[in-house]
Amino acid sequence: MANNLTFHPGSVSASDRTVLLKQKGVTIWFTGLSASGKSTVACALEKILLHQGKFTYRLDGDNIRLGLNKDLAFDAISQAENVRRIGEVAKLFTDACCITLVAFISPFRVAREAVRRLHEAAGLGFIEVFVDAPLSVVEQRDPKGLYKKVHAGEIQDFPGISLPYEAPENPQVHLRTAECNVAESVEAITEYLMTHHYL
Ligand SMILES: Nc1ncnc2c1ncn2[C@@H]1O[C@H](COP(=O)(O)OS(=O)(=O)O)[C@@H](OP(=O)(O)O)[C@H]1O
Ligand SMILES: Nc1ncnc2c1ncn2[C@@H]1O[C@H](COP(=O)(O)OP(=O)(O)O)[C@@H](O)[C@H]1O
Repeated sequence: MANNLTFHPGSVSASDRTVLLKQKGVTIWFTGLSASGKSTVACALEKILLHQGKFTYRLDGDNIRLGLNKDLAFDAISQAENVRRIGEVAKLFTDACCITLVAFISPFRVAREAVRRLHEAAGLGFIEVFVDAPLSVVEQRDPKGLYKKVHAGEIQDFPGISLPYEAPENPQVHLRTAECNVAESVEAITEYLMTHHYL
């Protein structure tokens, strides 16, 4: 086999796959309050990576909450299960050498840390990106009118208001989206990826 690859019967190792596809997978996990900018930044990053010819895919509410996890509600137990399942899916994408962009509120530290351990146990990269904006700012943005509904009592179990949002203590990348624009946020992440040899 070319490229110094050693194929063992029955399976392809993660390192062989990385060499063949010329790309190391990594999960980039965006966490933050609703309207903090997770989807906006993840979409912008996805476009840049695709233009660089990278294999990337974004997991967010549209393709997970409406499909795989459509049986889940928003109470604390469901939000933790949501994150557990997304973590398993992200691990598979990343094992397949994808730069996997994951954008969910994911409010509980222990659930996010479990996903990190899941990746690390499999020798896979996991980058936590804290998309940080004060409650006063996200309530002002309110692009989907959700905060308005929360205050009107139409939505319960909302992280940051009626459920805790547990901010990361040691995120690999900390974006303050009330102070920096989308391009600056994307640059901070790509710089981290380059420094750590993912790009
Ligand atoms: N009660 C309640 N709590 C939280 N979120 C709610 C709720 N009701 C609806 N939504 C909408 O669902 C999106 C959050 O889903 P997530 O899967 O990201 O949340 S979580 O990780 O399970 O906490 C969230 O998306 P974003 O605003 O993009 O973060 C909301 O649009
Ligand atoms: N610096 C910024 N970074 C990201 N989004 C921003 C920024 N400034 C304003 N916004 C706006 O805030 C909103 C964030 O919404 P969204 O990306 O859907 O958040 P989330 O996915 O965290 O719920 C969008 O309307 C976006 O245009």
